[in-house]
Amino acid sequence: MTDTRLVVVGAAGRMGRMLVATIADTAGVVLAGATERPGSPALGQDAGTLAGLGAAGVAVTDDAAAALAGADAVVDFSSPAASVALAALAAERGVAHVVGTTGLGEADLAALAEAARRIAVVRSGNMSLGVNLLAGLVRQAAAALGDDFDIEILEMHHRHKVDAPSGTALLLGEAAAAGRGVDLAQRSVRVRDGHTGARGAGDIGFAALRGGSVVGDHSVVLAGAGERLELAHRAEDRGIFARGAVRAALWTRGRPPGLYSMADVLGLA
Ligand SMILES: NC(=O)C1=CN([C@@H]2O[C@H](COP(=O)(O)OP(=O)(O)OC[C@H]3O[C@@H](n4cnc5c(N)ncnc54)[C@H](OP(=O)(O)O)[C@@H]3O)[C@@H](O)[C@H]2O)C=CC1
Ligand SMILES: O=C(O)C1=N[C@H](C(=O)O)C[C@H](O)C1
Repeated sequence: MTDTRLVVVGAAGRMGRMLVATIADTAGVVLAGATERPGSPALGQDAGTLAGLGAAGVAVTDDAAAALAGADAVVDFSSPAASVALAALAAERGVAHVVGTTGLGEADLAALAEAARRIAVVRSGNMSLGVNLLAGLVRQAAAALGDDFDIEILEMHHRHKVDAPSGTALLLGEAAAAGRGVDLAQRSVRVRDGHTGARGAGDIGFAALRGGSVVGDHSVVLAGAGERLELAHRAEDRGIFARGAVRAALWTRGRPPGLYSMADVLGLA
């Protein structure tokens, strides 16, 4: 089989640069394009040079349609608006879409689902192996312990992160809700401030901390009377997300249209 041709969206960003480096380091994939938003100072620069490698021979462009020509998959860690626009373009061009962007609203998710009628879309709030394994453990613990144990999800990220709770915290919340057989939207408490009253039985709480250079820390606390279980993941390097995303892109090759998760890619679903 020929090398899988990948386009990196947001190539000058923290994840974009890590993706370019990971693609250079992975057999069977090749960087076919790199995009940034119109007006970005990165436009015209070599994506490999931006990633701290030698020149890759791929200039960063704001012309996503041109970048997608001949590509097999586009790997996208950018912004909700950019991901939604790209999903429509990828669907039109028959290019698989791997979406790591978080902070997506309901309308954004609906737009991705629409694109997934025509192409393979893999979306996950966290592309690492560890977090996707953790989600299975959280689901199992929530099912085993039941409503007598209060579930709280804590996350901490670097000072530049713009969305909260993190995509990972929401993914873990979904896992907890699935374990309990409830709808997360009905049970989540995302903010507490002032005289909130006592905690509601069955609530799933979230707390978000921001500061420094933290790559991504997540803990799920299941607090019962007299004992507390804590399940945690600490990301030390963005390479774990980039490797997962490239693995997902390879997995889409020849895959029928549909909306997939990292659990599908990793065989954990
Ligand atoms: N699912 C997962 O495993 C992970 C998900 N993420 C998520 O990925 C996203 C990006 O994170 P991170 O790399 O830290 O953020 P950055 O802000 O460093 O990178 C995002 C990049 O996308 C660029 N961008 C914005 N609009 C467009 C556009 N229309 N076309 C092309 N590029 C565009 C930004 O440009 P500019 O800055 O000039 O606006 C920026 O360079 C976030 O939503 C984050 O939560 C992060 C890590 C892991
Ligand atoms: O913005 C980040 O950095 C990260 N975002 C993802 C999230 O929102 O969970 C994944 C990871 O934690 C890093």
